Amino acid sequence: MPVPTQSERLLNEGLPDAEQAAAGAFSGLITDAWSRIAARMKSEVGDVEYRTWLQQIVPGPIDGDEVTLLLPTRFLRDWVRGQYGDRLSTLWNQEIPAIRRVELQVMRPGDMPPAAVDSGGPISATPMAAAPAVSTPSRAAERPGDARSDLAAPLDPRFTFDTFIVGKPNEFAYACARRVAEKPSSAGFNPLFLYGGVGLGKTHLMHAIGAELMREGRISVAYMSAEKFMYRFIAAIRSQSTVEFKDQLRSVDVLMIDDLQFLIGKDNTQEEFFHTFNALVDAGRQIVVSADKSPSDLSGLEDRLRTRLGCGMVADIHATTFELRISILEAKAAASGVTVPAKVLEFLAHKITTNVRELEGALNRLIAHANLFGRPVTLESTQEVLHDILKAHDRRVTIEEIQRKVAEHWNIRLTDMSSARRARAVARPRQVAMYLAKQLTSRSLPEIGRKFGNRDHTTVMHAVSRVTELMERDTAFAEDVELMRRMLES
Ligand SMILES: Nc1ncnc2c1ncn2[C@@H]1O[C@H](COP(=O)(O)OP(=O)(O)OP(=O)(O)O)[C@@H](O)[C@H]1O
Repeated sequence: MPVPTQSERLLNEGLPDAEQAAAGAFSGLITDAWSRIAARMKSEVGDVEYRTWLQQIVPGPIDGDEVTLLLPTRFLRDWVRGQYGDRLSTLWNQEIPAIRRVELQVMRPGDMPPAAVDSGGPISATPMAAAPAVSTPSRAAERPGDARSDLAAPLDPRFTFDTFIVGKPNEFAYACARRVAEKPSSAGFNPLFLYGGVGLGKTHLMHAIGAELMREGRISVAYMSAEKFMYRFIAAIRSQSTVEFKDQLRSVDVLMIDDLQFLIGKDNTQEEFFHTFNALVDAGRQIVVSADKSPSDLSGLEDRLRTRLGCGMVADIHATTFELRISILEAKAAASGVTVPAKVLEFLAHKITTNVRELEGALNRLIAHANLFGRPVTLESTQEVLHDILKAHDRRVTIEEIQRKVAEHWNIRLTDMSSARRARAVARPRQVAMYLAKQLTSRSLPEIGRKFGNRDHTTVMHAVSRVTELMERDTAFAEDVELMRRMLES
C-alpha cells in the first residue's frame, strides 16, 4: 500500500472526506445558510427593519471560525455591527457550528456573492477568493518585507481590558493577562495558558492582550484559532509555501492560539505547532494559548506538548457568579445608552447562567428592540422579547428538589412535606413548597398534590393563593420566598 505523503496526511487530517468532497459545494452551503439566517432575521426584526438594514448584506468568505458579511456602505456596516452583530454571530453559529464570529466589512468593487465564485479548496474555498491566508511565494515576492502582515491579528476592538469586567471567577486570569500585556515573555508567564468553559472570556482576554501590545506598534502579534492555524498550515502545504508559513510564524513577537482543544487528534498539526512553540519560546517570544480544559486534562494532546503548555502560567476562568453576571450586564447596559431597570438585569442574571456570550446576546436583543421601537425596557417586555431564549434556559427544577431546599431553609424534616402535621411551623413551609412547585415546574395541581402526601389539588390551589396573599402583605416573607426561588433557579 502506498504511504501517504506528508501533504496527503495533513489534508486528510484536516479535512474529513466528506468535507473535501463538499469543498466545491462550499459556496452553496454559505448561500443556503445565509438564506435561512436572513429569513430568521426578517421574522425577528420585521419587514421594514429588515429591508432598511439587512437586505443588502452579501455573505463573503469563511476563514477559520469567521464569516465575513459585506455591506455597501460604512454607515450600514456600523449600524448592522452595533445592532445585529451578535445576533448574526449566534445564528451563523447555529447554522455552521465552526463559525464563532461575524466580520462585517464594506464591499469593495469586485466583491461577488458566493454563488458566483469558484471555490478552490479548503482555505481558498472562501467564496470571495480573498487574499490567501498564507502568502504564496509570488505574493510574498510582490510584498517583500511584510511577511508578518498576513498574521496580523484581526482583533475585535470591543475586546479590551477596559471592557472586561473582573470578578472572583476571572480575577486571576485577568491579572495574568494584564501582566503578559505589560511585560511579555517574563519568566513564569510563558506560555500563558488560559482555560475555562465556553463563552467565559478567554478570547476577550487574548484580544485585550493583543490590543494592548500592538498599541505601541513595536510588537508584532499573531492571533488565530487553532482551527485557522491548521487550515493555514494545510494551505501552505498545498501551495508549497510551508517555509514561508513557518518563517512568518517564527518571526512574530507574540503568538496567540485560541481554542487549542481543536488540535486534539490532529497529530501532524500538533507537531507543527509544537515546533513553532519551541522555536518561539527559545527565541524569547511570548505564547498565549486558550483551551476549554487545563493542559493536564487535554487528553489527546501529545504528552510533550501538554508538558510544555503547562510549564508557564496556567490560569482558569471559572463559571460566572450571579454578582459577576450583574456587573457585566450593568456595564454593557450603561455602554449601550439604553436604560435597563435593575430588576430586568437581575432577572437576566438569574435566568441565563450558562455563559457570558448568551447573556450578552439576550441583553443586546433587548437593547435593539428598545431602540427600534422606542419603548422602555420592562420586565414584561423582556419576557416577551426573549421568550425563546428564556424558554431554552428554563431550568428543570424537580418537586423533590424544591421540597428539600424549602425543608432545609425552614428547618423542618423532609418527611413533613408529605406528613399530615398541621402545625403552622410545618404547614407554612409545605405551602411555600407547593407554591414554588406550581411556579417553577410544569406539573399540574393534582400531580403536585400527589407528591405532597397524596393531597387533593384543591389543597395545592389553596396553598398557592395563601402564599401569594402573604407575600403581598409581608415583605420579609416575600423576600424569603424569592430567595428560595433564586436558589432553585440558579
Ligand atoms: N468578564 C467579562 N466582561 C465583559 N465581557 C465578557 C466577560 N467575559 C466574557 N465576556 C463577553 O462574552 C462574550 C464571549 O466571550 P469570549 O468569546 O471571550 O469567550 P470564550 O471563553 O473565548 O469562549 P469560547 O470557548 O466559545 O471560545 C464576548 O462578547 C465577551 O466580550
